[in-house]
Order: sequence, then structure tokens, then C-alpha cells
Amino acid sequence: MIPVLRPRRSVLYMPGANARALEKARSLPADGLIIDLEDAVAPDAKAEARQQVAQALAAGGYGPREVVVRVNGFETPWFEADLACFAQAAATGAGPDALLIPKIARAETLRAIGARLDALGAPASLKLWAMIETPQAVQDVAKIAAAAQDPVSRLGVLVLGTNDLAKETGARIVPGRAPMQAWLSLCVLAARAGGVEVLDGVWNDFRDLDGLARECREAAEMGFDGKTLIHPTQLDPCNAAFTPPAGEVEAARALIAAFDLPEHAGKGVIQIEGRMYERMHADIARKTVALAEAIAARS
Ligand SMILES: CC(C)(COP(=O)(O)OP(=O)(O)OC[C@H]1O[C@@H](n2cnc3c(N)ncnc32)[C@H](O)[C@@H]1OP(=O)(O)O)[C@@H](O)C(=O)NCCC(=O)NCCSC(=O)C[C@H](O)C(=O)O
Ligand SMILES: [Mg+2]
Repeated sequence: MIPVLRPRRSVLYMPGANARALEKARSLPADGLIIDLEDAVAPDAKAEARQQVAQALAAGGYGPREVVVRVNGFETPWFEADLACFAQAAATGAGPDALLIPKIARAETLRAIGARLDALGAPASLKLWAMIETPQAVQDVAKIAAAAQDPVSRLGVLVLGTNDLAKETGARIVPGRAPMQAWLSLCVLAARAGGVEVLDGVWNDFRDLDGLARECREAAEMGFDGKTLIHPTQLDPCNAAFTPPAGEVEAARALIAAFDLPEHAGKGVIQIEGRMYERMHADIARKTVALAEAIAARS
């Protein structure tokens, strides 16, 4: 059975204090939006930004875009008020789809936040996304992703924070990301084992769209479900990189149809034009078709 997919090819951050960005996001071709209350909002502007974001969510107009609020960290003075604000908004039907928790280091923290949301009366539909952006989080990413098996954690998606990883480790952010490849792959592996989705980190040099396109292709090849972004011009190249090409979708449909032929009933392996296909390839093909259909349904 192929799950109904929600495309998360492009997920755009914007500062919660930036009213123009909150407005503009209603018409941008992003699969998802992350409205930030953490690093992109100065300490003195936190309370006002929180209210502005709550008002923007209540006003709505974000259509099919998945809306996520990145709250301040678990140990900051703003965390509890952020959580209470969006738990209450979710309880009245005007909340985000998920809260993104920065600098998660342990699975227990997710469970504690999930339990706090339960206590605040937030509906189960309010999910948690976890940022993987500390050395400890990368080392423990399998346990963090596995927390998704426990409904109290509400975990749905892992999000890489490559800027913080560079800061914490001294690794350089370079084209091809050789210094971080092992960590990125570990996160993809952990996400798949835990049954959650995983989004790549941001490309800071927002005027270099060729560099961005290269990094999006690399991320798609590594198995990421999508990439987080910081500027509207990054949306089209990112959506293109994570959309299955028409030829791939056509080939996937042909493979599914081939396995459905009466002469192939009961066969575990077939050949088409000199290439071997097993039923696992038909499973991959079904996922490709489901993603392409979900993307088509959105547009
Ligand atoms: C990077 C920016 C500060 C650049 O802003 P600006 O100089 O205003 O750009 P432009 O003049 O080119 O903008 C053109 C129009 O697009 C709108 N715009 C710009 N960015 C966004 C956006 N992110 N979302 C929605 N709309 C946006 C402008 O308002 C202009 O509109 P118009 O008036 O119609 O012309 C800016 O892009 C920005 O703030 N980006 C997001 C920064 C952010 O949220 N950072 C935090 C997350 S990244 C991170 O922390 C990752 C992780 O934690 C890690 O550790 O790696
Ligand atoms: Mg960060």
C-alpha cells in the first residue's frame, strides 16, 4: 500500500517578524512554509513576532501549503509562551500544521514537548518537526527518528540545520559538502528506519541559483524528500529537482503495468528491454507515480 503523499519538495523559511514575507508566502509556489521565531527574530522582537504569526495563521490564505512555525528552543525564555500560543491556536483550528523544534539533541526532549502539547490541549494533528543541527543530534539521530513510533512524540519530519552544524563542528560549507556527506546520509538512513520524512538544510548564497540547483539535485539523489530554502527565487529550481521527470513517471507506469500482465503473474523478476526488474522496483515505481500525482493534484 502506497501512503498518500504530501509533497515537501520546497519548504521556505521566513522571519516571523517580517509582515511582507508572511503576506507574500500566500502566493508563492512552495510546498511548505516555516515561519521562524528563532534565529531570524531578534530577542526584543520575539513577543511581537509571535502575535503577528498567530494573527497571520488566523487570517489564513496559505492554501495547500504546509505551514510550520519554528519556535524558540526548549531551554530559552520564549519556549513556553510559543508552545502555549500555538497549542491554543491549533485547538481552535487556526494553528500551524506543525511546530519545528530547533536544536533537538535527544529523543526524550521530543516526548516531553509532545506530552506538554497534550497537556495544553493541542489536537493530535499538530505535529512536531525536529531540527538536526547539533553534533549530539547527528550521533543520536536514529533514536530521535525512532521516537516517531511513540505517538506522544508527534514526530513527522527531520530538518537538517547545516549552518548550526558548521558552527558547532568547524566543518566548512563547501560545494558538494564533502565534510558533511556522512552526517547527511546518516540522517536520511535514520529517517527511513524511523518512518519519517527528512529535509535538507538551506543554501545561503541565494543569488547563486546554479549552485542551489546542483545542491538540490545532490539532495534528491541522496534520498532527501525536499530542501529548506530562504528566498522565493530558490523555489522553482528546488521544485524542479525534487519533481520526478515525466520520462521517469512514464517508465514507472510501464513497469507497474508490466508486472500486472497475466503472463507475469507470480513472477518475482522480469526483464524489459534488457534490464532486470524485481517487484521491489515496482514498489519504487508506485511511489514515484504517487508523488507525481500528488504534485499534479496540488497544481
Ligand atoms: C535573505 C533575506 C534577508 C533577503 O531579503 P531581501 O533583501 O528582502 O530580499 P529581496 O529584496 O531579494 O526580496 C524580494 C522579495 O521577496 C520577499 N522575500 C524575501 N525573502 C522571503 C522569504 N524568505 N519568504 C517570503 N518572501 C520573501 C521580499 O519581501 C521581497 O518581496 P517584494 O516586497 O514583493 O519585492 C530574506 O530572503 C530572508 O529573510 N530569508 C529568510 C531568512 C530566515 O528565515 N532565516 C532563518 C532560517 S535559516 C536557518 O536558520 C537554517 C538552520 O537553522 C541552520 O542552522 O542551518
Ligand atoms: Mg539552525
